[in-house]
Amino acid sequence: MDIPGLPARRAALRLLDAVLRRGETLDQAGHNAVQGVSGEADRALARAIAAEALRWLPDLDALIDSATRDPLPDDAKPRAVLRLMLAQWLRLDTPPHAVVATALPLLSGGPKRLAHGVFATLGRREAQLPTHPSLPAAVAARWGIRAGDIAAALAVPPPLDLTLRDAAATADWAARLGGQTLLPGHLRLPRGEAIERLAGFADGGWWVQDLAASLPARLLGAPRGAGRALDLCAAPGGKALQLAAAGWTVTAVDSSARRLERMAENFARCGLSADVVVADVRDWAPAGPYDAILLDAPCTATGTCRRHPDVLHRITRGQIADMAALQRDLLHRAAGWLAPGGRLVYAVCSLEREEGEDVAAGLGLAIEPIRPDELPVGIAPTPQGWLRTDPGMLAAEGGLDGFFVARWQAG
Ligand SMILES: C[S@@+](CC[C@H](N)C(=O)[O-])C[C@H]1O[C@@H](n2cnc3c(N)ncnc32)[C@H](O)[C@@H]1O
Repeated sequence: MDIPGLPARRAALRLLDAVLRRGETLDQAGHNAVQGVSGEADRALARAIAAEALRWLPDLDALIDSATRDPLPDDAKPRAVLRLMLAQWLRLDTPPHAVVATALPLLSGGPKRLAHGVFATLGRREAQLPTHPSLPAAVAARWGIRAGDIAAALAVPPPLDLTLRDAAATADWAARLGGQTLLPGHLRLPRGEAIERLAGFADGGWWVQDLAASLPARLLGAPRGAGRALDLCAAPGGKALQLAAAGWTVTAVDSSARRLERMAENFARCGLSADVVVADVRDWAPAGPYDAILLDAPCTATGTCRRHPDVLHRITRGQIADMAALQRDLLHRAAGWLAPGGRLVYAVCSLEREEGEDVAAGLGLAIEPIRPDELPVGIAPTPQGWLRTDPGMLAAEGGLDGFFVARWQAG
């Protein structure tokens, strides 16, 4: 018989291993890792322990190394268990005796005594974490001068952003739900609200969408008359919903039938519609041109690091290069499908220049510069007229995801 709480810690250990050794996302690993953990509260605990360990990994390792004579190998099980122990004690406020009771059964023999000794030493020293997480060195090098601000944003849970179906009703929704609005059609609530219980969820008055993620579709504007919009890589549909709500007749293409099912549920809830195509954009082409095209391309998603701290540890240079090659291919195909005068918006939720600025450069269409008045106060376009956001921006308001967005107009 397992002692209470042990299955959750065992699952957290499996999650950490899946991310750090196999390069899986926490979401991908989640399903298998929490098998055998009964109760949603314990499954959520397993995910929270693993996520906090990943968010603070270099700092937890520095503490562990400060209390061992010889550094433990990076992939040694006692190091993994100690990471989980420290994440619980220092981040989740789990009492040390409960941390010890539920972690040591994961080890046996010498490693068990070692982990106990290191944890006890750090306890006697009243070890603390810095005010914000340190980034892995390779990540800090990639993010350059923005790395410090992005790391500071990682210490704070991101807020809950809603996109409203009817932007004209923003004041009404703010009065009903509270929160802060940073653009018409946007509402920001503190995290922790149970989404399904909020007014307006069931009848589709809004959907959850980070403020930065809402900007690409906004930059296509509203159609003059009956406009046709093509949303490439559309599922699960946050941006397609925006386009439909703005009055576009939407064709939504995605290669994942499973993700398109989620999109269909979202459209049904919001009372909106789109033509849906299950296809790989690399070997699909539309029957005719479109007035507006949105390519929200697959990417490394490093801009979502606040919610998905696994991206701090599993994204390699090779993956970034592979993504950039795919994005370039998709973008150049999409550029050929614009009607005269039509607009093309390219977006990725990546903080990597190779997937953003480098892909957008040299497309051969006229850049339609993004204007400051199209963006939340405090966010400015780049000198090229592109948009680059990161989680360290709008810090006082709660931050926003990292995105790159560019816009062009066909002649
Ligand atoms: C960033 S997500 C899109 C998010 C979506 N636009 C939204 O706002 O909810 C990228 C999507 O690209 C899809 N995808 C990846 N490669 C693709 C390809 N070659 N052709 C079509 N869709 C692809 C994935 O299935 C995924 O749904």
